[in-house]
Amino acid sequence: MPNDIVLEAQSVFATYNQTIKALNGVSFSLRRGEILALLGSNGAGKSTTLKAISNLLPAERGQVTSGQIIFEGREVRSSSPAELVRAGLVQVLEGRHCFKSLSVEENLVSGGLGRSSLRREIAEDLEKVYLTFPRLKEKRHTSSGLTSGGEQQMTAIGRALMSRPRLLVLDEPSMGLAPLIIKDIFRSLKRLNAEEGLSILVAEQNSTVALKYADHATVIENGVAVLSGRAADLRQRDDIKAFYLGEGSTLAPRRPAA
Ligand SMILES: Nc1ncnc2c1ncn2[C@@H]1O[C@H](COP(=O)(O)OP(=O)(O)OP(=O)(O)O)[C@@H](O)[C@H]1O
Repeated sequence: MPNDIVLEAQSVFATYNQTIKALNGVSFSLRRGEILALLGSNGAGKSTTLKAISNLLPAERGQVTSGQIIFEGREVRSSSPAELVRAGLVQVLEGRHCFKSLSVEENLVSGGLGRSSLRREIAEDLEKVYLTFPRLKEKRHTSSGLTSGGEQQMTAIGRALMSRPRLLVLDEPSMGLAPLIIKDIFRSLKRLNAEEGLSILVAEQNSTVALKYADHATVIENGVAVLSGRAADLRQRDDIKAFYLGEGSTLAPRRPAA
């Protein structure tokens, strides 16, 4: 695997309950320091792909049946989800999971505990999260359950940042949020990417926003990657627009945009 590739999925097949085929040969690669968007409609296989990457499928009676997923040279199936987090592969699951009865700050701190018990390091990391999401500093003593959906999403991302990821994986961060909040979140992610070189993999149904901030994108349909290319090129493709506006039906596999 070339040195600048952080994550590579090679023809990944996966099933649930040994019968339901969810992935039928997903391939893509993510270069160090880039943002890659995984696009696809409901049920296309985006979440399954992300769970496979963090070795979370067995917890849902799912399994990768063939293919490989390599993160920084290691096959992810040979590590537990917790080991992958310690290795720098950190995922924010769909649905912004926060501990609702804990304060925003307690939620954030919980993300750093597996990595460091040094108060100074945790305090430094907290300040960085607050720089990224200033709203969270204002709400730091509020119970997460009493914050808005956008603030909960920021808390979930902030908690992931507390474990100092090298690859941040996000499942539908825009889900259920207002356009301005979505913009705010994606801008913050883009800044982290540009200033700290953080590699980001983001699954999204909202292709407009994802293609605006991503460098590259891969479209998944029925568990197969049908198209990959530069986000700037895919933004121009009429069939992508038609597909996501619900005017088209399927995307014919075509050669990647130049
Ligand atoms: N835990 C599960 N058990 C059984 N089948 C599942 C499970 N999770 C997903 N599936 C099935 O796997 C396929 C891919 O689903 P997946 O959730 O990966 O799609 P998705 O692109 O993330 O869609 P969404 O945006 O709706 O989450 C679908 O047919 C779905 O019904």
